[in-house]
Amino acid sequence: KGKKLPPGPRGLPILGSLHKLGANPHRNLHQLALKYGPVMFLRLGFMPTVVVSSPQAAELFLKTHDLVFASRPRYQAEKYVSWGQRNLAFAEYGSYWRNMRKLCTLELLSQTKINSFRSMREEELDLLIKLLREAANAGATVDLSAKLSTLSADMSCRMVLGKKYMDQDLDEKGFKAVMQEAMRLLATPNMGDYIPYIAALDLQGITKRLKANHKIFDHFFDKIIDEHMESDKGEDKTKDFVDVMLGFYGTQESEYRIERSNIKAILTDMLAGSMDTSATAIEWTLSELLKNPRVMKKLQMELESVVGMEKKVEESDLEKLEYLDMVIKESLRLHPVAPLLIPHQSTEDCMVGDFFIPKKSRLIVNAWAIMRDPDAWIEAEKFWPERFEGSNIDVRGREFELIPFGSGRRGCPGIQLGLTVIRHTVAQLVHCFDWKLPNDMMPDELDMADEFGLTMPRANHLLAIPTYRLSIQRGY
Ligand code: HEM
Repeated sequence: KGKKLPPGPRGLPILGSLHKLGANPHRNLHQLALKYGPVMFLRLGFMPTVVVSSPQAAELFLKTHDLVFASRPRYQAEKYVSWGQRNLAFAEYGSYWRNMRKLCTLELLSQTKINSFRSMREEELDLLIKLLREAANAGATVDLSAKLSTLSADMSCRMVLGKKYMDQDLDEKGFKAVMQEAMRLLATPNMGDYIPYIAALDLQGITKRLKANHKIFDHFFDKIIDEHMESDKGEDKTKDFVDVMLGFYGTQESEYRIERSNIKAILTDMLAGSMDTSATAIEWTLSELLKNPRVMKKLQMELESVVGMEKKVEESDLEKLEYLDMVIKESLRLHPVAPLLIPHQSTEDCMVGDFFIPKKSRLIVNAWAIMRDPDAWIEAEKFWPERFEGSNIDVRGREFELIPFGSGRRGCPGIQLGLTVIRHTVAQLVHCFDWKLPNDMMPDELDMADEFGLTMPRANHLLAIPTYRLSIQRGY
């Protein structure tokens, strides 16, 4: 009594407001927020849910009350994708999550560790440039979306597992198909998560398919772990993530013993965290550059003056490329890889401003809506990197109008790695090639439809024709 919930739609019996979410939940929730406000309360099935849609509201939940909202809701899928909540991304807030987060931040995603994979990343990027040069010589159209997805998968596999995995390497369906199936299953809303009474019936067959997918991965990771245990570790070999995690095998990380299942769960986090995210961000940045030739030209001029036409871009050049930084910020603003972040959950009853938020409420932060909020951004829908000129706003979650990596305790721990890969790949592709759209398509005709999922890539692949533009004679 006297405790006021935030405003929101009443919803139907049992379903609540689930029926209001279609193929584009970020847009559906934004529409509802326009009616009910930036802090909105609704039921999704039986799950009490708060949806936050303005920078000020995001700050209240992700900074002022961060500790209360730092947990994650339970999912039917967790038994299979996170070996029973042993990963980081879905773990409940508590000492296990804290220990694993510390381990990942210090041992896997530190600046030193990221730097140790620099030459590997350069090798993979060089392979892509070589392929694109061949296409340029032949005047061929390139499926950039597909190429970027392969680049990102290859970089991730080498960093996490120690080598690239080809299609025949995981089950007869192939590595990418099995991985994509896992991502698709995770992205499909499972009614059992919202209406627990029907979970056991598995009406959509999702749990059954997850189980089958899990079996393949479990076997695959066992094989990789065995191979790593048997292999001879030369002192000068760069340790991949399996090597690092095996260093903790059987040890007590504070009160937790690191077993195979913990290692498999963390490896899954690292693969899922690094594969599609960077590829999606690069795909969108290149799309915006193709749509905005003025910005493309200005970025090429920056590269020409900082790097020069006789050299390819090195990772060490990146910090000097200020316009590149603005271009990528602007692209992440308009096309967040994770438009609703990952849902959080509250651990206790809490008053946020005047509103009462009950314990175990889900928190959805609509980063997509926040980063297009017309009260926070001038001409919010326009791709205009110059808006960041002379501003301190960065993407690390300190300013709540720009939160593509989230913010606070649950903010992305892979931000440095993600940004390095995005910056270097965009810079190299734009420095080495001029790009045009196929079939004499004009820049403003390029469609920018997105497809909501675990990440939010383009709905249609980005196709473009490269022309080589550097004056390096050999190598590139
Ligand atoms: C373009 C690149 C990336 C973007 C845009 C991105 C974005 C995000 C977002 C929005 C979240 C959720 C934050 C929240 O719930 O509040 C997240 C969490 C996470 N990300 Fe990333 N990410 C990227 C790259 C990476 C990379 C390279 C890795 C690791 C190799 C990674 C690993 C993770 C993990 C483990 C979590 C869960 C953290 C936790 O629950 O404590 N991400 N990321």
